[in-house]
Amino acid sequence: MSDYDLDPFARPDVRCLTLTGHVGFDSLPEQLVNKAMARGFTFNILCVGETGIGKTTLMNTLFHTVFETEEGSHFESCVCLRPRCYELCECNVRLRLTIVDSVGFGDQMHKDSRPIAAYVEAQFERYLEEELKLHRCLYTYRDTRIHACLYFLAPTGHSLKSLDLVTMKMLDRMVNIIPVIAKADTITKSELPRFKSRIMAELDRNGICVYQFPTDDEAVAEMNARMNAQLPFAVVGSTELVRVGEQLVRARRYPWGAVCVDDESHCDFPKLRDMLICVNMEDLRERTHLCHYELYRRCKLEYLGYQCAPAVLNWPPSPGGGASPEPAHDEGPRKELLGELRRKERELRQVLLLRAREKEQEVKEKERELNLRFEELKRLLQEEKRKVEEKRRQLEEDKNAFHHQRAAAEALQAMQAAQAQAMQAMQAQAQAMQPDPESSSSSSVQQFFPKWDKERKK
Ligand SMILES: Nc1nc2c(ncn2[C@@H]2O[C@H](COP(=O)(O)OP(=O)(O)OP(=O)(O)O)[C@@H](O)[C@H]2O)c(=O)[nH]1
Repeated sequence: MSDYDLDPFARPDVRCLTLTGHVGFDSLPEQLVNKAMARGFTFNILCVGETGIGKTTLMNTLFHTVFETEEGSHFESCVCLRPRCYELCECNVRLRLTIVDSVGFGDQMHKDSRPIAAYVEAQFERYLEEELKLHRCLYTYRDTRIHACLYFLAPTGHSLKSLDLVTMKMLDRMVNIIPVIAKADTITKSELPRFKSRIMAELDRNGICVYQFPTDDEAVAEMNARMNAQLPFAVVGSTELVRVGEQLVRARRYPWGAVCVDDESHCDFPKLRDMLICVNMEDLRERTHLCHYELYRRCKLEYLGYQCAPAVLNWPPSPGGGASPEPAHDEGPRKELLGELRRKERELRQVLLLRAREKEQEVKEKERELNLRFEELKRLLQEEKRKVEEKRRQLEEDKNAFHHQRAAAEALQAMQAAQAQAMQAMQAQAQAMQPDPESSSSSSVQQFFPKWDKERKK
């Protein structure tokens, strides 16, 4: 990179003029700030560390809030990356924060760090896909690329685990790794410097590059350099408010005292917060885009067959070499590669189209089956309804017949009763009319049938 890349105004063909009055472009930074404020900012943190090492607590402590999360289990079937998105606002600055947790990592069963690398890569791939689209919407695109990876080291006081070394080695070209010693209140103050230097030496020996706070900006160079020398930060997390003297402070309480998380003499948490959020957040975002993503993009495009022609690499022409805007490069290979890319894109589209059609067909088939089933059920229901109706009608008829029979039986009974009563009355009357056997019969016979009586006596 030449000096002119860093400062194009230093080129000899650029003339410096003195203004004779106010123009107004000094408001450009303000315009930028206003625009950025309206748009909001995105920051994505990946937390890597074994279950229960204090990731959630540290995130809560860092952002002074309580993020709702699920507690991880030691018995997950695999390592999975769980992103959670939050909207935060501080003094009108909106921050879209994503915290990605590596659930199940480092447990007895899972010594595999590939899912973590795959997740980081997938976010780059997503961004690249958006960039390569004909109609891209990068302005509204939700960037999910990881800007900082907080790597939680167990406070063993010994050397690093091989899993940590392998994982960090795998990730160091993909993300900005910031190693932290978790639960630093469980390690003594005298042990800590030795532990820190052992960790850094091991990282160095294994060629692992962790994020270095930048020292090219004069305003923060000195502070960043000092902080680089104190890596990895030994942090303690807590959101519990404890009364220490006159003040309520965030601390972890013990029978012999309290560890105040915001006190630099107790732990490195304030240093981590300042370095990660207050001073270097923008650098982390920038480095992610300009270094890690750029590397991924280059490798991916090279893999797809896209290569820079040598003449393109020489562009822009060297200073003093004329102001010709036309680069002297051969367009042939570029066109060829572009053609190849377009061909691949077309193929991919075809595959996607086919898959979409297959899926559509499957959905239609399912819909048809469901409709058939529905019709069948409807038919069965109607059949059942008809049967019930038939039974109800039959029952109604039986009921009516029964009522008729009962009424007839009652009438018959009444008639019989009346007849019996009449019979009784007649018998009673007959008895009442009967005389005593001799006199009465003859007198009555004489009275009523004199002739016949005469005859009978003869
Ligand atoms: N001593 C000590 N304990 C801590 C510290 N930070 C968290 N803890 C405790 O460690 C336990 C686990 O903390 P979490 O923050 O849930 O750990 P994690 O890594 O998020 O765990 P998972 O979400 O289940 O994977 C809790 O009981 C915390 O109170 C710390 O700095 N020091």
